[in-house]
Amino acid sequence: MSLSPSALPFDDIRNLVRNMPGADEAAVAAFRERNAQLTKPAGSLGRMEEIAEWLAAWHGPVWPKVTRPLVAVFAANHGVTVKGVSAYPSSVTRQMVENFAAGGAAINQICIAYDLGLKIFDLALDLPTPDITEADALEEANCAATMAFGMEALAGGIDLICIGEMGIGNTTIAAAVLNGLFGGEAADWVGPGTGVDDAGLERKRSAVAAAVERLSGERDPLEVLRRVGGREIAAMAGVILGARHQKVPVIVDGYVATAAAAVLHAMDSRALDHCLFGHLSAEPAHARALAIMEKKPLLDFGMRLGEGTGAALAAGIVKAAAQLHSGMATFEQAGVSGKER
Ligand SMILES: Cc1cc2ncn([C@H]3O[C@H](COP(=O)(O)O)[C@@H](O)[C@H]3O)c2cc1C
Ligand SMILES: O=C(O)c1cccnc1
Repeated sequence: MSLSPSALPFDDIRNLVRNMPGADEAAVAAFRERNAQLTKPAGSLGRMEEIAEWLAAWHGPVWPKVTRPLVAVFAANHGVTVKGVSAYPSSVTRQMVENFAAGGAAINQICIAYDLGLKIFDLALDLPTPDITEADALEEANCAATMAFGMEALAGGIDLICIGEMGIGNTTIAAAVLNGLFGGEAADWVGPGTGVDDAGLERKRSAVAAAVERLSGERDPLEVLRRVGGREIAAMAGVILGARHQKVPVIVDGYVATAAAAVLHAMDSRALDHCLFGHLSAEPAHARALAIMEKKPLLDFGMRLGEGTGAALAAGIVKAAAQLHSGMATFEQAGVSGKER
């Protein structure tokens, strides 16, 4: 993507959305032909077969393979935390980034268990974006540049990417973005996040209502992102869009990552066809967002952490789906008799 100084930066993003490649139909046809010959009753691997077909559709080769999976975690800070919207202080964002580097966080363990790469992107943690109840989070050029920066996560031949985040206060940011994009009341979109009490929940509701009020009905998805979003949400939206162009299948994590995906969905409902939603977060409004976008999450384990943990767990299943399809013998190869009636 070129960010020429004369063009409006959001125009570059809009062009990328307008020119999204579709699924690889030839790869899907080849996938189906081979899948029909594998040593199992037709359809007996259920959703695993759908997942393998999805991989074939979005990264092309006849036999879906996952050789370089990555979890990308985008970290940012948010001025809205002054409104008391999180159970934890903002300083935890940086402390957790250090914990990721030291290998002590939850996401590190899932990456070890499933052999996934992990990269952490620190998005100006010293410069929290302004409190969205009072001012826009980002300037247009900055928002577009952060989206472009997110695409950096795809460097180095990654062939499956899990999208995660770390940012104290960002369930409030995600709620504001989703409320701005999809409407409804602030209360429809707020939940406990890290575990706020009832008074904290009320502060979150007021903050989201005030932020959305400031939008004065603006529904342009990139404007919603810029005005009531944050850096990690912008970077996650950018990497999801970049992945589409680079033919890298995406696994989206929970509520916060879904808010980033929703920005693209609101621009074009086909924009998430290369994405799988790893899990249903226990954050209550995640189900609402997924229902609006007609997406069916893979796992439902009552998790509500973020960091890409739900996406990374799902990546283990996706890796297994790819291995099943590429590794199984055909009836002919194995000398197993086919169906009689
Ligand atoms: C120790 C710790 C580790 C985390 N890892 C992810 N989050 C998650 O919680 C935050 C969002 O919740 P809220 O909007 O309530 O602040 C994000 O950083 C998210 O990634 C964490 C939160 C904490 C406290
Ligand atoms: O589902 C999520 O993304 C989530 C839920 C709670 C806290 N942080 C993230």
